[in-house]
Amino acid sequence: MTGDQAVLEVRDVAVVRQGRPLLDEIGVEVRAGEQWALLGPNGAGKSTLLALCGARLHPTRGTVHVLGHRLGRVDMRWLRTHIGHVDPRSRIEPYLSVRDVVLTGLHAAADLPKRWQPTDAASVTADALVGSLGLTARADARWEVLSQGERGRALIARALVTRPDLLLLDEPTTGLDLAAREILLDVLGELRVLRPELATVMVTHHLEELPATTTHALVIAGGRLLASGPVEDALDSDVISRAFGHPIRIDRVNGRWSATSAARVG
Ligand SMILES: Nc1ncnc2c1ncn2[C@@H]1O[C@H](COP(=O)(O)OP(=O)(O)OP(=O)(O)O)[C@@H](O)[C@H]1O
Repeated sequence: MTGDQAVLEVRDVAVVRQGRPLLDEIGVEVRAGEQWALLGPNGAGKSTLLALCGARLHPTRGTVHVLGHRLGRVDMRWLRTHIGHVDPRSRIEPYLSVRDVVLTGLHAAADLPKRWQPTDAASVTADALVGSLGLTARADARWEVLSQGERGRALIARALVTRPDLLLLDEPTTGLDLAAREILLDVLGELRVLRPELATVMVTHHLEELPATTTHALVIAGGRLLASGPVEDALDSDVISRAFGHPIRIDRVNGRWSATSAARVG
């Protein structure tokens, strides 16, 4: 990938299944250092779009370039090794320590290969990430005893261990209580300092879950684009009301968003 190339370039994309478009006429360009939010109601097509971005799916029509490589003309498995993916539903072997969970990111697997030993450089990277994610005191704790919040942070460290240029987050705050959610959002904000060139795309249904550092947003509903661009331009009450099919008022205080129903009761 060259310096001025987009990290992600989706052009006029459709994904069709059983004759039905799950996505249609979707376009977006994500550049290094941008933090995107991908918003929309249930069934909008967010996971389908994220699968395209993560080189896990080909478009039916249109073109997708990920890290400068066009899907369909590149080894998808190789490309995926350059993309970090945080999915709270990832399967992880319960007996692995936090440090080993992070190292599984090098193999994109639920477990470490038998008799495999990390290089010194890999160990140093994993320990540094464990520290950056605030998990040093839990580095030897087993996955099965971690809290949901600790798991969320371990999964981010795991996704970063290959030093990807693109990080995809699929509803990373799922199942977290308020404090754990806020800690995770702080961590995502700190990525701007830790890895300033890293581009991120985070799927969520909830505006409250957008880190204050979010730079851009893309809103879809029914597989179609409703808004896309810098977050201040893309998000407003009208767009969110149309996306979710309900009158909603959105507000922003200290960089964080909130949403409330604007429907009259009674
Ligand atoms: N392989 C498939 N074949 C047919 N339909 C599919 C397939 N995958 C997804 N769909 C449908 O496509 C639509 C979009 O699904 P997708 O999972 O991308 O939405 P989403 O925005 O991520 O939803 P949610 O917020 O509920 O996770 C849904 O109606 C879903 O049922």
